[in-house]
Amino acid sequence: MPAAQGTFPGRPARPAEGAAGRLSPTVNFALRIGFYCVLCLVCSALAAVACLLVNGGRTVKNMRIIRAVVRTFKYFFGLRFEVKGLENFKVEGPAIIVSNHQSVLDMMGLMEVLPDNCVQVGKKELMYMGSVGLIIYLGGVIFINRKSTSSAKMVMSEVAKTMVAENVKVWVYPEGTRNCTGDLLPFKKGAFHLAIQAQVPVIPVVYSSFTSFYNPKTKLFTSGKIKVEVLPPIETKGLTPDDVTDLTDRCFSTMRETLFRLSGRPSQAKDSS
Ligand SMILES: CCCCCCCCCCCCCCCC(=O)SCCNC(=O)CCNC(=O)[C@H](O)C(C)(C)COP(=O)(O)OP(=O)(O)OC[C@H]1O[C@@H](n2cnc3c(N)ncnc32)[C@H](O)[C@@H]1OP(=O)(O)O
Ligand SMILES: CCCCCCCC/C=C\CCCCCCCC(=O)OC[C@@H](O)COP(=O)(O)O
Repeated sequence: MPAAQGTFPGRPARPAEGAAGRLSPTVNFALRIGFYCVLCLVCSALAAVACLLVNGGRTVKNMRIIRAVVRTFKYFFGLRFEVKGLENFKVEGPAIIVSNHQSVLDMMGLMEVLPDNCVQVGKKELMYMGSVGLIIYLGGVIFINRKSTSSAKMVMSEVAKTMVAENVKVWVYPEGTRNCTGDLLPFKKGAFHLAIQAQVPVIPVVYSSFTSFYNPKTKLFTSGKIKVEVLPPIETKGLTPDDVTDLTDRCFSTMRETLFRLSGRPSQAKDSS
């Protein structure tokens, strides 16, 4: 399906434009997001059957099936990914991967680079999204209750043990919520506690800002290019809980600098927000 383009304020619809060309940005946005949700729901139901038939239940191996399906979604929305640094995922053994989180569309960027044997940490509410909840469950996503620090901490410390025992990488969105402002929110510390508890490296992944083609506030959603950079692993061997804040700050600065560079944002803007 070609990427539907809205008619934006200030530009009259041309006679050659079809019905999609005359749609207001709001309708265009709603249609495209609606289509994305339907695509996720339908593909999740089909992928769930495939996961059950091939792997028999909840396992990280299902992520290969989910990844293969989601990687086709970009063509429906005219999105292109330019990926650098994939070799940085080739660390021996488990690792914590941290990345910026802008939108529900991030699932496409996630699957574009997702290494094998990698599960994500997600909010528990995702489980109740029908077939999408089912596929996320089958893929082995670790569910946390963000409203209860103590229960989230308990889940994370269990993960610290199992990820090492089972040689699994864990993908965390350290902002803890979606943020499509072109900047980073302050990082939560769970991912960094986890990395230090498990004594595994942190691998930052940065996606360029979506704001040039996607903005829910202004109802913008067109085709676009997303630059992705997998940064070199940051070692945590020998670090203790006292080092969590330093590690968090270090990852935050590196990722923010990379985000601005990839998004073509002038460096003097770094300090302004
Ligand atoms: C086929 C079609 C498919 C369709 C499609 C499929 C897609 C298939 C992929 C799905 C993919 C899903 C993707 C989901 C994406 C999200 O759901 S993002 C939202 C959920 N994820 C997160 O929230 C992760 C990030 N959050 C954290 O890490 C947070 O720290 C926690 C663990 C939730 C705790 O929350 P908090 O209490 O608000 O956070 P924070 O202020 O950091 O911590 C409070 C205190 O506890 C301490 N603390 C935190 N964690 C710990 C810890 N582990 N140990 C000890 N102390 C700790 C902190 O140090 C802090 O203490 P101080 O240092 O201030 O003294
Ligand atoms: C029977 C129930 C039917 C429910 C229908 C639900 C329809 C939604 C269908 C598809 C949407 C595709 C979503 C793919 C997964 C997105 C993961 C995600 O991006 O979650 C947001 C979470 O990181 C942070 O949440 P907040 O920004 O704090 O909020």
